[in-house]
Amino acid sequence: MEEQIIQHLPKIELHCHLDGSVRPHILERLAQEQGNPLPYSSAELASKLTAPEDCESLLEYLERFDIVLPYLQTAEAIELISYDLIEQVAEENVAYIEVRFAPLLFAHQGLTINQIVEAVIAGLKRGEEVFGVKSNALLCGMRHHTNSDNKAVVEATKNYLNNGVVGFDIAGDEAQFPADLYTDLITLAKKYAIPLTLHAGECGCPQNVLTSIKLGATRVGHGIAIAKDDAILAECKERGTVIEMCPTSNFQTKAVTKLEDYPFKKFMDAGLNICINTDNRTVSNTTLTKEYTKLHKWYNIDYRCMEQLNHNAVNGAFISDNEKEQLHTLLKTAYYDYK
Ligand SMILES: O=c1[nH]cnc2c1ncn2[C@@H]1O[C@H](CO)[C@@H](O)[C@H]1O
Ligand SMILES: [Zn+2]
Repeated sequence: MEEQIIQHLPKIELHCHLDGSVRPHILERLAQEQGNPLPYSSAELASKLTAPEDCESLLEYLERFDIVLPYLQTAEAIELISYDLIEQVAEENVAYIEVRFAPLLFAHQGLTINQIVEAVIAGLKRGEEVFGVKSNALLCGMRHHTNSDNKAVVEATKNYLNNGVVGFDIAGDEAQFPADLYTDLITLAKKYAIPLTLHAGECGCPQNVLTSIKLGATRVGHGIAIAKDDAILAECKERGTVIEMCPTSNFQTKAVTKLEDYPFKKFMDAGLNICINTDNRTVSNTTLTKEYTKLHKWYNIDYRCMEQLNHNAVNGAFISDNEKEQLHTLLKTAYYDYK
């Protein structure tokens, strides 16, 4: 199967970080406009923004975000990277994407959460007008932030719910900050009927997945550690939890180290609702096309399987039944004869 054909298949993405998907040339443009030169040449920049293959941990992977964040502190910059992300995904025929970001990481120079959220929504909307890709935003609390800061993000999610924002996530270093530290925060989000997708099971601990789904997450980011615990895997299956797998990222962060340990097949065979995502297009140097191409090489998955993975993503999306129906129909009618 050709990568070019995979590129043309309609796709849905539920797990993509805005700040991890800033293209190097866009960052250079921001640096120039803001009069704040980057410490790297154009030739060096892409590799500095990408996590290395021999990255040791999620924590090391997350260090890549330090380069880009200083340039994302104005509404104009935030609007531009949001628009540019839609341009990127349009190139590979993504029909719907949920874009996540932590507003407080863009608030270091005085922007309010509302200004930040509105800048993202404006960029996504402009992207939809130009490229026709539908999208919504997810707001992330950060594990290392204070409870009151994270509460402010939950409140913002509530205020913008179904007006450009459709859910809440908690991101950051899972190894140091397990899920049960956030029980009150997640309970508050549940009280507001906010849909939840939480990073969990990325750092080897299946218990974080169990805690997250028991607190009300209908989706989990990564979830790789479920492979180690049959009871928790069964619980996810029973609940129909959507597992947002991000293959390239999962190897970089050392969620897995060997291909034979990657649980894609195991999760498929167990009937889990898995879907495929990039996590971070720049930091992981990837696209959905590359992720599906990898899965095709590793497991020989065919177009029908890819279509199913995209239907799973639609089922997990935080959108109305009517919108889901339209996306299911799009996927079904886009049958692509690749033989
Ligand atoms: O795979 C991941 N696991 C946990 N946190 C992540 C991952 N990728 C990105 N972020 C974190 O989420 C923040 C908001 O977008 C990013 O700044 C990064 O710190
Ligand atoms: Zn992520």
